[in-house]
Amino acid sequence: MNFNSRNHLKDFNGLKAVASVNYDSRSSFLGKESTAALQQCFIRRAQNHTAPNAFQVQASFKVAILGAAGGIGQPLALLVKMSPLVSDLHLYDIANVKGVAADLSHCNTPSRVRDFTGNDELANCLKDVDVVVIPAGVPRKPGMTRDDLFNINASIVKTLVEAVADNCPDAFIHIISNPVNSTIPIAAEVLKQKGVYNPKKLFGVTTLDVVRANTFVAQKKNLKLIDVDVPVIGGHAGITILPLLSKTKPSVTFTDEEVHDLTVRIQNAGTEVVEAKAGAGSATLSMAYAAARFVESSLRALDGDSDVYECSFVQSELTDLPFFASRIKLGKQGVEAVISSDLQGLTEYEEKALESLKPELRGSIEKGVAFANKQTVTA
Ligand SMILES: NC(=O)c1ccc[n+]([C@@H]2O[C@H](COP(=O)([O-])OP(=O)(O)OC[C@H]3O[C@@H](n4cnc5c(N)ncnc54)[C@H](O)[C@@H]3O)[C@@H](O)[C@H]2O)c1
Ligand SMILES: O=C(O)C[C@H](O)C(=O)O
Repeated sequence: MNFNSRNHLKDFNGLKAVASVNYDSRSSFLGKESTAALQQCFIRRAQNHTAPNAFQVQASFKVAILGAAGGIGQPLALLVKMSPLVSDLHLYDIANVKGVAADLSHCNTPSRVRDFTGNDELANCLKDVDVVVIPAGVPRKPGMTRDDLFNINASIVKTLVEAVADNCPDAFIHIISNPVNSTIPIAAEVLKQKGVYNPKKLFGVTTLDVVRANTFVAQKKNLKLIDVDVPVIGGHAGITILPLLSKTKPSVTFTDEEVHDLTVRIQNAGTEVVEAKAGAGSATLSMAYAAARFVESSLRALDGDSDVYECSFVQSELTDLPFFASRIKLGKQGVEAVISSDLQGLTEYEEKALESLKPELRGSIEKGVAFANKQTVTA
């Protein structure tokens, strides 16, 4: 299939044909369109940077970033500011967000940037927002697990999701804050308590695992990076991150040793960055890139694109676990379908790894659920 237009970019500076990439089967590719659309967007901007009104395109969605002054929040805000689909970009943080917004607002891209800080302004930040992205929280230092962040980040996520429930219950909610395996169940419980839980609109952001898998596989097998797509399932911590290398597109064969080495590298990639940063935090730039891709995919789905696929940690019936990361089809109402075919015909290695990850993932999910409900009882 030759795919050569995106609705929202059709009128972009009079140019058509944004992602002119050849697809044998678009449905078998994950995120390729978003990546291509974003890349083309940047190319267009670069080509037209002298024309002040070059980027007046359909821009109608409101995006809020909670934790916008942080290591992820700032580059993510910049990337979202580049999106032709965004009309309003709301930046919220408990500190230093005014300067970030002032700085960003000078970019001559269509969206209006506003800053919000403190509890009093959170409601205004969230009003009428279509997509809320939450990277608020503390990052790991060397020697820590993501679960070690639970005590601080669980409360942060709970408070922020309560505000989302009160002010924009219909928004897509993207949660980046770790431990994702627990913060998504916390968010689900909070939304249930508020009577506004829509499982189709709550997403744990696992896009970085896919981005890493694609990069490492392309490097290892000397493939053109833009073509590579590896679904990553399970959760977002250690062995719960399970790349399905047997489902790599384009089809490629791996030795047992390659499968093992790549799987372990993808599972430990977050730790690789934490150690390299030596106490200065965890992945921020690659995470911002991955989160921007997930935002762009969500906006395309909201805009009516009927062919948007990403991996995400969502409520799921794919396994016996209540939440599970897998490929999903995104639509205007959120998760339109959970793609079950990826779990069929797994290799023995993948089957074993899938069974091994379940106890840890179940424990993290239950920990989140218990936290949200305990807080309610004692509140
Ligand atoms: N899902 C993933 O793949 C992934 C990848 C990388 C990092 N993370 C996680 O993302 C989180 C943020 O990482 P970072 O590097 O940006 O950290 P950071 O410390 O640089 O930034 C966090 C920001 O959150 C803000 N914040 C704290 N409490 C807040 C509150 N109640 N309301 C609003 N803002 C608040 C802080 O002021 C800060 O600006 C961490 O938990 C990290 O583990 C997840
Ligand atoms: O590793 C971390 O703590 C941050 C994030 O979850 C990552 O995968 O990079």
